[in-house]
Amino acid sequence: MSDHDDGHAGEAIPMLEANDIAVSLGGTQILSGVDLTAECGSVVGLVGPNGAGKTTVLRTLRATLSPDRGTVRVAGEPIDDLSTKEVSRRVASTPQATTLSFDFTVEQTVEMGRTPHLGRFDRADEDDYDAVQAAMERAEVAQFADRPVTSLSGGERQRVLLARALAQETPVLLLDEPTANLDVNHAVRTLELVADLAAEGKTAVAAIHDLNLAARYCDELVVLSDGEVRAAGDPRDVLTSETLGDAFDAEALVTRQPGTDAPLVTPLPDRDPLDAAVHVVGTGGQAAAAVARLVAAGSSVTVGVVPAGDAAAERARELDCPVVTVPPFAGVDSNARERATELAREADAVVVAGDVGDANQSVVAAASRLVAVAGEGVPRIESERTTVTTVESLPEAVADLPPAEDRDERAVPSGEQQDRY
Ligand SMILES: Nc1ncnc2c1ncn2[C@@H]1O[C@H](COP(=O)(O)OP(=O)(O)OP(=O)(O)O)[C@@H](O)[C@H]1O
Repeated sequence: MSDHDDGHAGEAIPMLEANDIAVSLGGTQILSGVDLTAECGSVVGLVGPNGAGKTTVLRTLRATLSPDRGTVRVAGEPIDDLSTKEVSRRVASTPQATTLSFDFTVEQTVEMGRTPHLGRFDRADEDDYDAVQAAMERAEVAQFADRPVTSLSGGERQRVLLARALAQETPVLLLDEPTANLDVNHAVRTLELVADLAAEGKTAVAAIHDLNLAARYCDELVVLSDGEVRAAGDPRDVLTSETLGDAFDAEALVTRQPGTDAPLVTPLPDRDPLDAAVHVVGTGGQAAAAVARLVAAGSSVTVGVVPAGDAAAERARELDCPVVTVPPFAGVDSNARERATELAREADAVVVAGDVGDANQSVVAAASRLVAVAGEGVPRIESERTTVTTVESLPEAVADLPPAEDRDERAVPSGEQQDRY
C-alpha cells in the first residue's frame, strides 16, 4: 500500500488508475466500463478467459490504445496529458514473448529499455550501463548477454523482455503473461521477483493465466470476461466458484493453497453430479484430496475418525463436511469410533485413502460398499469386496459400485483392535 498522498486530505493517490474504460476495435466493443486501481507498491493480476480483454486493458494502460471513453491516470496525471517519452519514463511493459524477432543480442535488447532516458543523439553513459547490467542480473539473463535473442528459448526470451522493462526503471510495470512460457521454477521465480519489486515500491499489473500463481502473488485480482470486470479485490474474495463459473463458464473447486491463505483453484471437468453419501476414512494429503474430489463431484461427504489438525480433518472443515476427530496422539475413544462407524454404515459407500490406522478397522468394516485409493493403506484393508482406484477417478469408481451386499454378511475385522494411529 502507498504512503504516497496528495498532501491535502491524506488520501493515497493510486499509482495507476483506469476509470470507466470503453474500447471498440474493428467495430466491435472489446471493453466496457472497466475500472482498475493499482496502489503504489502493489501487484494487481488481470485474470480471465482467452479473449476477455486483458491485453487490451494493458494496451490502454500504457496509452498505445486510446479508449473511446474513460481515463487512465498515472500517479494522478491523465496519461493523455503526457508525451510518449513521459509515459515511457513512468510505465514499462513486457509484451507476450512471441513479439521479439530482431536479431539483436540479449544485451542490446535490454539496452533498448534505456531509450526513454536518452536524448535523440545521446550516447549511453555509465548509469545506463549499470541499469542494463542490474536488470539482466535480476531477470537472470546476464549469462546470455552476448547471445542473439532469436537463439533463446521462449522462456528465456520472456525473461529478456522483463529485463528490458526493468532497465527502463519506471515506477509502473505492465506484464502480459510474464509466466506463459516458463517452467514452474522460473514462473515462481519471476513472480517472486515481481513481488520483490513491488515491496521496493514499484507497481505492477500483470495478465496471468495461472489462477493459482495469480492468487499467490497478487495483492488484488481483476477478473475480466467479455470485456467487463466481473469481480475485483483480494484474491480470497474474488476467486470463488461462483465468480469462476460466471467468468470462465467452468466448474471449479476452490480450497486453500497448502501453508498459505491463498485460494487454490481446481478446474473440474463437466460430469453428472455424484448423488451419493460417502464416508472417507484415512489421514494425510491423500485422504484430504479424496474429500475434495468427492465434494467437487457433488457427493455429500463425512470423514473420520481422524486426528484433529490432520490434512483430511482440515479439508473436511474447509468444505463443511461433518468430521469425527480425536485429539492428535490421543487414543480413539469408543464414542468417536461409534460415531464414525454410524456415519460409515449410513453412507452409500466408504472410501479408504491414506493411512487408515488400526482404530478405524471397525469403521471400514461397517461399509456396505468399499473403494480404496491406491496407496500404502490398501494392504491393511480386506481386498475381496474393495475397488481400488485413484483420487481423480474416485467419483466414477463410487458411481460404478455394484449394489450393496446384505449387511449381515459383512466381514468384521478379526483380532484385537488397537486404539492408536
Ligand atoms: N484489432 C482488433 N479488431 C477486432 N477485434 C480485436 C482486435 N484486437 C483484439 N480484438 C479482440 O478483442 C478481444 C480481446 O482481446 P485481448 O487480446 O485483449 O484478450 P485477452 O484477454 O488478452 O486474451 P488472451 O488470454 O487470449 O491473450 C478478442 O476477442 C480479440 O479477438
